[in-house]
Order: sequence, then structure tokens, then C-alpha cells
Amino acid sequence: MAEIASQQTTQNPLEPNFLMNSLHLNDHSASAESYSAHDDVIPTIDYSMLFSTDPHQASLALQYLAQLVNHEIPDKVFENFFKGIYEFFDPKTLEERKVYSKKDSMDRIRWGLNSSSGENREYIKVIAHPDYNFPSNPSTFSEVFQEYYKETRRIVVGLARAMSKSLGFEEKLIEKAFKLKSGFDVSAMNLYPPNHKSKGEMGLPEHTDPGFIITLVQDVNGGLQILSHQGKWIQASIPRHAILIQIGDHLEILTNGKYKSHLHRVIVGKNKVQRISVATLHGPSLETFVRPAPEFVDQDHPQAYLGMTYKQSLQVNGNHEIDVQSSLDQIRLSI
Ligand SMILES: O=C(O)CCC(=O)C(=O)O
Ligand SMILES: [Fe+2]
Repeated sequence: MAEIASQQTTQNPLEPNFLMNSLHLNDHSASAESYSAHDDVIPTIDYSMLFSTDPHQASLALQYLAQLVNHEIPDKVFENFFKGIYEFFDPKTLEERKVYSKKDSMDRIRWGLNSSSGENREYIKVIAHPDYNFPSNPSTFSEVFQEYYKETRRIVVGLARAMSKSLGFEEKLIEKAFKLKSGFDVSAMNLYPPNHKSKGEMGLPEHTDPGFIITLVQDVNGGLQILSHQGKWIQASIPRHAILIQIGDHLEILTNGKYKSHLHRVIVGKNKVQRISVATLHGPSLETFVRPAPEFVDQDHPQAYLGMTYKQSLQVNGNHEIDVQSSLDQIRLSI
């Protein structure tokens, strides 16, 4: 029977209301020197719970936006995909992938390799939706990615519906507000540490991601840390083939701060084992004008974010669309 595995915890450090945006935080940086993190359990949600006919069950599941299991993506899909990523990042073909190095704002595929004290990762980012872009080598890589990606879109639409209902709105509110049918999705496939020597402990510095939600999968545990409400870094220990669901900036904006975007980072540490992760940022369509929905604004909750199109928000701090960098700093109103 479907169940929430760690329902026994009364106060979940990753509960939406419990999470905070670090941009309001100023006391967590002290602990950043050691990059240590706690081992609190990230609760697990059974995907079928989201569609429980008992609305209480469904909303219970959604209080714990965390890691999804029983999402019906076959193990083989994950295995083929991870294998494809390792083949792509083969040290022998490094020169070939440089063709995807940063060119201009029209890049639809972008490759990068950072080996510095600030970041240690090799990555390939692709715009997967509404138009599909993918490297042509290795030959089966695109096919295995598509299998995985098709499944994640199914899950994201399911999440949008379940979230709308649990917020007390009609099922399609979020789907329509974000025009998810033509949503702008970027997938980042990351390798830590890169095949080069790692220069320091930082895999990826702390950040939030734009978009509605972020789905994240990894091959082995280790490195990803998420900031809790209390400014405590939590080690993300994700069950095999579970999908970690993180809240993106634009859900924070739409809900006028009711749901907070998750601040996270990757610490490579002295880890000798390579790890791959795939973070897909599922966004509204580029033309969607995103602002706090009237349902979330009242006297006690004045509008706390500027409205702008998703495209503008991706470019407002000088970045290209494919960079998918947060611009919450520019969007948040000081009230
Ligand atoms: O590698 C990870 O676990 C996180 C990756 C990430 O945060 C990103 O690509 O935005
Ligand atoms: Fe991220």
C-alpha cells in the first residue's frame, strides 16, 4: 500500500514552510567554511499518494515535497541514461565536446568544465522543451535521455495538478498559470569531480534555481546539500532511482513566498568517487508573465515580488536563457 515512508517525523526540515530562502539568511555562511552537513532524513513520497482520492492524504504527501519513489520509471531507463552520461564525459573525447562551449545567447546546448576553488564540475546543459536539443554523440545518448525526460514531464504535470488541488484551487491552476504545455525546460547533466583534478571542495556553490520545480536524479549518493529553515545544511541522501523534487524560484513568486525556493550546493570534498547528477529545471513558457497570484496576496501578505516574463527573469542579471540562473535578488521587493 502506498505510504509516506517517514511520516513519523512531526517537523520535517524540508517542508515548504519550513524551508527558507537563504537570501534572507545571514547566519549560515559561518558553517560554510567547513561545508559540514547534517544527516537528517529527507522524507520519501510515494507518487501514487499525490492522486489519492482522500484529499487529506494528497495534501499530506505534498507537505513533503522531497523525494519521489514508485514513480513508475523503470530501472533500465535510469541505468541506460547514467551509462550514456559517463560515455559522453569520457576523458578521451574531451576535445569533441568543446564544440558545445559557450558561444552566444542562442546556444541551445552548452558544455562547460570548471576546475577552480569556486566550482569543480563538468556539465552539459540542453534545452529540452519546447524545442528539443541534444548532442548527437554518443549515438544512443539522445534516445536514452528522451526516455528519461518524457517520464519526468509526466511526473511534473502530475505534481502541478496535485499541488493546485492541495492548495485548494482547481486542478489546472498551476499548469495554466505557467503554460506548462510550452514550458521552458533545461536539463543539466553534471559530473563531479570532473575528470581533471579537483581544485578544492566546492562542486557547485550555493544557489536556488529558476522555474516551477526541479527534478534531480543521481547515480550515487554524496555531495548535494540543502539548506533547512534553521540555516542548517542537510546532506541529501536520495534512495536509488528516487527523484528529488526541489521548489524553483517561480513557484515562490507565484505563491507570493508561501513555498520557498530551495537553496542548495554540492560539496565534492575529498570524495574520490565520481558522481553524476541530472537536474532538470521545469519552467513556465518563456512568454509567461509570472507574478504573485491574487489568491496569495492580501493585507497580511502584500505582493513581495515583481512581475516579469520568464524570459526576462532568465536574462535580467545578464545571463543567457540556457544558463538558467536565479534572479530572485532582482525580483524580490523590499517590503
Ligand atoms: O548535482 C547536484 O546534486 C545539484 C545540481 C544543481 O543544483 C544544478 O545543476 O542546478
Ligand atoms: Fe541547482
